[in-house]
Amino acid sequence: MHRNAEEIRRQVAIAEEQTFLDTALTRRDRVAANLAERAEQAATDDDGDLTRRRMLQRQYEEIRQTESGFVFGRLDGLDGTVRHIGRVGLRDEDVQADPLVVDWRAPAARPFYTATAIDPQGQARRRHVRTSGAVVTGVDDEPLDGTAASDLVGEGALLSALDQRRTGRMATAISTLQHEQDDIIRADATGPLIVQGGPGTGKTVVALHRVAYLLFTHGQMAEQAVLVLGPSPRFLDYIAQVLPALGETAVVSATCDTLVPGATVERAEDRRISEIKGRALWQPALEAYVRALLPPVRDLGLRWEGEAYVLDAQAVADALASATAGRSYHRARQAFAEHLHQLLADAVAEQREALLQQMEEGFEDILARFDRRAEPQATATGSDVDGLMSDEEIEELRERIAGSATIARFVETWWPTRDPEAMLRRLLGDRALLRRFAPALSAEEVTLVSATAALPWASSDIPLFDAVVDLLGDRPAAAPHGASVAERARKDRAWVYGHVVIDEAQELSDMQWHMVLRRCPSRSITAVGDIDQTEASHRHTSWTQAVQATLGERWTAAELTICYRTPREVMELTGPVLAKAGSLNTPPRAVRSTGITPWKLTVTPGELLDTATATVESLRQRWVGGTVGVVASAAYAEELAAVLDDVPVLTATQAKGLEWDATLVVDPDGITAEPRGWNGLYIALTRCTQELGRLQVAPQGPEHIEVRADVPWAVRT
Ligand SMILES: Nc1ncnc2c1ncn2[C@@H]1O[C@H](COP(=O)(O)OP(=O)(O)OP(=O)(O)O)[C@@H](O)[C@H]1O
Repeated sequence: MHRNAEEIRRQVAIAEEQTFLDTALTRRDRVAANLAERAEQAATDDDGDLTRRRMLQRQYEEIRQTESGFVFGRLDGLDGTVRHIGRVGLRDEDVQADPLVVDWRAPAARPFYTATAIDPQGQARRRHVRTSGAVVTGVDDEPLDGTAASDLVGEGALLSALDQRRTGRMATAISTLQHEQDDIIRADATGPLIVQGGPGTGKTVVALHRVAYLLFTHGQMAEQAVLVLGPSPRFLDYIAQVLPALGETAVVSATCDTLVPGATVERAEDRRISEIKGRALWQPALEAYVRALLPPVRDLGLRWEGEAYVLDAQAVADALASATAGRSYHRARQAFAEHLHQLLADAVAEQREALLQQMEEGFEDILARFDRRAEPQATATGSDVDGLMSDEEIEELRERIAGSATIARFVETWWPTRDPEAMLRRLLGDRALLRRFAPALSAEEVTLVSATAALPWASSDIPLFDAVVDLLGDRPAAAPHGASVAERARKDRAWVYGHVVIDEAQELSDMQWHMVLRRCPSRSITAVGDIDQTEASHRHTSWTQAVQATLGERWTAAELTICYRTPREVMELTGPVLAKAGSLNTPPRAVRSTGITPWKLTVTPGELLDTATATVESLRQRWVGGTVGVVASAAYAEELAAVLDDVPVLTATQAKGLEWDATLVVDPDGITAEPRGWNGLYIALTRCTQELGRLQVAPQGPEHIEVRADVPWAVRT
């Protein structure tokens, strides 16, 4: 009886939401058609405002992306008001009325993510609406009167989302964002925000939804674009559809290796050298090195129209000081050349004046000899001779000097154009220069670094190269007119972004941080990461250390504490691993339990490939419609990849940020033996959403295989 009443209530709620969704979709289609028409009109209107055109296009794209989950939530206020929450906001025909659908990023939607029984924020109930296309398939109601005992927001909807099979592509989470995530997504963006969170706590989710929130809230950011930095191309591919699905196009995604146009990583660097090259000392070293390339102060002798002129050292020093202040090498040269043109024009004018004065005096002497009665008039000098250059004439002369190829050649010889790659290679390859400009390096470190000077670029060279390019100040040609903001930003090395989001930020070296700051001088940065997953060659073990050299004390910390991905059964294994990794953090609290005990098999090296093949096949059958991933020690990764088709076989470093329904970790001991190996094992163990298997490789043979009846391949015959 009770169940029947409950079912009837549910059906009524579904019908009610279906009626609303029908109305909203009809209105959406009308708005989309109208936007398309206006955008098309604006595109053909040559005099139209470009910003407005882009805005219309963006709004249209955004509304077009809302095929699934257009409306996903509803808030019922204590005062009887009803608000529906959706992917984009939608106004009724009557623009004075309350919005038909509230955009999830709008302040009015906030209680949907943060209202609790303790702090209901004026709300009586939160409802999650599940849809499939245009059909409402279910509702989850959560009264905010204290009768629901969970600290999760919309627990039913969340757990059902988390239990979905993984497709290999990250999905949006706007309907189930949690309170602590929402706080970070909507946090102030005026300075650097660093978010620490264990594996699966939704750092990537938060980072990407924050981009969408910021672009929605701060219109000018869309004009400047947002940069999303991830750890690997595979990771960027994994997250690629999230922002477009949220309607965002003003976003450039890159890794630190692909950020600099024209520079490509072609080799792996020795870990020790990579650590040395990542140190903060290179920034001042490179600045001093490029400063030393500036021409020396001295008298400058020039020729103009057959006459010789000398600009004295003091005038040259003044011009140099004013030209170089705050400017890169090549820009300073440009500014100096302008000073030089003026100085030369003035010198020519002065010389001409002096010449005329001499001529006049000579003329007066001659006249005086003819007419002894005429006394020379001191006041008559100069004024009665037409020959002094007017301001206009001097300006015309300056322009001729500025356009002169001879003068340009002179400047080029005295202050030559420098190629950033050649300059960096020269520094890296010259021990004397290294000792002079990077005195903090030991003799051994100088030798190690200089041995790499002629090699193709490694990852740790890119930030050094970027710094030299920046200090020399070359700008690539502007992107073609009409290209999108993201396209223009991607091609322009000197682009300044409105905001930068860094995922797996714990991996960044000091020099990579500098590379980020150059692109975002406003320091509007969100960096998410897990210091316990650090594998990079730098030696930082806390966020304070990681950003000391670049951000100093001026950053805000936030934390994510709940693990959404990894089941409780797996997280329980990670305590000792974290301790071995030297972690100071509390592991995140897992919200899910799958009831599947992680299992372990021990094999000999000779058995490994066959067992791995059989195991992966079984996992694939168990997780039909989902994904399986293999994380192996570097010692076995290549061999395994050659025999395991259709499943990713990655090292712990490569698996960073990724997830699968089932993960097979091969040779965990081998992983721990790698540099920062306990951190690597922590990454490997926490990639699965459902099942974790481990294949231990024992050279002496498996004496104690754990036999499990429900895992057939674990039984040895
Ligand atoms: N609020 C949420 N609603 C639905 N799914 C969520 C939510 N938060 C996180 N998830 C899911 O949990 C999983 C882990 O999230 P995410 O990859 O963002 O974690 P992470 O902290 O970046 O992990 P790692 O440090 O391992 O890279 C993903 O599948 C993500 O979609």
